[in-house]
Amino acid sequence: MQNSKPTIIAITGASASGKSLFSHTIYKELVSEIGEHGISIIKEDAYYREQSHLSMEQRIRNNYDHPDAFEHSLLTEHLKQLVDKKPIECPVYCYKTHTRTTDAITIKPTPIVLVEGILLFSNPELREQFDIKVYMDTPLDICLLRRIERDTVERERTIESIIQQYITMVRPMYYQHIEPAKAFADVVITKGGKNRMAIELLKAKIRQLIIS
Ligand SMILES: Nc1ncnc2c1ncn2[C@@H]1O[C@H](COP(=O)(O)OP(=O)(O)O)[C@@H](O)[C@H]1O
Ligand SMILES: Nc1ccn([C@@H]2O[C@H](COP(=O)(O)O)[C@@H](O)[C@H]2O)c(=O)n1
Repeated sequence: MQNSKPTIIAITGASASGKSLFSHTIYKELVSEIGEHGISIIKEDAYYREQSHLSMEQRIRNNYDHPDAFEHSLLTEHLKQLVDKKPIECPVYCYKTHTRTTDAITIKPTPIVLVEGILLFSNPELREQFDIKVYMDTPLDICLLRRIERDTVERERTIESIIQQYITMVRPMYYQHIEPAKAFADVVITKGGKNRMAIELLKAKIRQLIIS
């Protein structure tokens, strides 16, 4: 596969549907077989817009579940660079300050690139970059319970703020922009980020791509 075009695999679905767990499990298990030069992983969240010019009140009020919250043009550009076998400087996002940090992570081109995020299929030019499109179809009530657990612990949010954001933005944007994008998926995965059969099937496909 050394001389062929890298394969870009998108994993999308609702917030807390298990995208991150699913893609990191595949990454971790394959990186031990094929090494870091074989596979890389990118989060769409890293491409949330830079907001250091806004006050904290303005940042908190922002709708992070609308496609405009992301700099999809930069993510598209970066994926094209990786396909051209050039390294990228991936931004680093902070959920506490609601903006990018001053750091960046260098990601070298690899034959397999996993990309995970909620709105990967919302932008036609970005969508075109993906060779395999996966949708995590986890029931929304389960996503909400997992989001509450995760965001109170990992993102330092209060229950009140999670509920308010969920009712006003997360849920409506899911029905407007995320759920309809399931139609673009090649593969739809049930049972969330621990679906072992789905993990093994995708790993098998990736191994086949690597040796072909
Ligand atoms: N099948 C599952 N069973 C139990 N917990 C899960 C499962 N899938 C995901 N989780 C947990 O739910 C939370 C949200 O999952 P995550 O992968 O971060 O979702 P996403 O990346 O889609 O926002 C995490 O704490 C994760 O460990
Ligand atoms: N400053 C921010 C940025 C994003 N969010 C929420 O994150 C969700 C997307 O990330 P997942 O890991 O859950 O897929 C999205 O639903 C945003 O509401 C946020 O709360 N604050």
